[in-house]
Amino acid sequence: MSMAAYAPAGAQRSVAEAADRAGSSVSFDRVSVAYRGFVVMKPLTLNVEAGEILALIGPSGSGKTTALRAVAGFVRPASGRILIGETDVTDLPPYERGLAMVVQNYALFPHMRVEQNVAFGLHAQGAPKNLIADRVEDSLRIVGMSTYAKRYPRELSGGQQQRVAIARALAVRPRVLLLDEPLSALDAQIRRSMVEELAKLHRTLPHLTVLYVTHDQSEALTLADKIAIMQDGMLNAHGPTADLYRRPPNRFAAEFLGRANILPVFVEDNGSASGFAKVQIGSASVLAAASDRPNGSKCLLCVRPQHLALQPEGSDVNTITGTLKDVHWQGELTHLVLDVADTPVRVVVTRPPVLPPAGSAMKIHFSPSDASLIPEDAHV
Ligand SMILES: Nc1ncnc2c1ncn2[C@@H]1O[C@H](COP(=O)(O)OP(=O)(O)OP(=O)(O)O)[C@@H](O)[C@H]1O
Repeated sequence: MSMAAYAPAGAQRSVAEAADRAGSSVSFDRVSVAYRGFVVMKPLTLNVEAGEILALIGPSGSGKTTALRAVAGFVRPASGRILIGETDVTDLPPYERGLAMVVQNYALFPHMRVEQNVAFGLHAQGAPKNLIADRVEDSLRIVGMSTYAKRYPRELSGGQQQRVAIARALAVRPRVLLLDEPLSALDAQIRRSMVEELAKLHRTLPHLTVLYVTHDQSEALTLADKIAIMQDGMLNAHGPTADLYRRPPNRFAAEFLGRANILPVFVEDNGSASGFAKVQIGSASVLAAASDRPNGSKCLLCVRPQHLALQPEGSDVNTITGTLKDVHWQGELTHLVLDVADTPVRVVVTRPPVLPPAGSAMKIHFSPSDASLIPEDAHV
């Protein structure tokens, strides 16, 4: 099934009338899922606020789609409850949950014109003709497809078909929109522009709660208010997008959200008094964001490649020294790989100066607020 939640004709608790936006939060309360007795999602507790875009990210098989299917009502939790707004929907069928779902392969009805596709769910609900016409027009306008109303899906590009699939989902006025890798069948360039369009769409519909499953961290970073990272059927990390990116709680989260330099350090002072921790990397002492790592312990310092900069001559503020190993020019960006106390460190710069030969010592620095301390082990 490509899109969930078309209420059958006559369904009284109609999806389309679920206009109480305060009721569009989604709560997982210790929800676990098992397939044939095998637990694939361990008890998950997670709240998605009304109007929020939550990206669920994680490696293949980590349980992202399972979490979404549990909300949609396609899979019954082995334990726990799911709430949409104040309503416990755990035992409700999909069409009574007030949501719509869009998956990767659009799955428009090939024999129907765009406008008929978009109207499909409303017809199924037995909505009056004039309401259907208004909703179809409105939904197609929101996704920028008004001029394609009379076309058949085969006459549209992949990106256009996916926009129609989204319009079809929006036409039933869901409280919650579930998107399962909606862009992954599209090529990279269209994907980038569709991500921006989805962000725009959410600005048009700020009350719509969106759960967005992707394995693409850049889509998640661009779109989501908050990110939940799944690992092996468990929630590894959850938080506001920028916070999670700048201050990941563990190595897995740090590396899943983008490139990260992870350096073993010794905590001289965790900064509980000053706000900045003081740590030792090799023989250098540098500052990072304060942390609850105990003084005298070992841990890891995490800093993104673009937050490292080449130290200007004569300055020594928050500096570490490394040996230049490699330079990779990538057009817009240049990646420098250094060895710092036996750990490879990547520095990304837009305009590299004239660089010394490989093997030369180079000084790099970072702002303490761009560096965080994380535990040595992989989990929180
Ligand atoms: N219908 C099913 N029957 C049995 N096992 C299933 C079923 N659907 C999923 N699984 C298993 O549940 C686990 C989680 O799958 P899920 O599809 O939620 O992962 P995912 O994070 O969405 O992965 P992907 O990014 O590859 O889509 C996997 O180990 C998968 O093999």
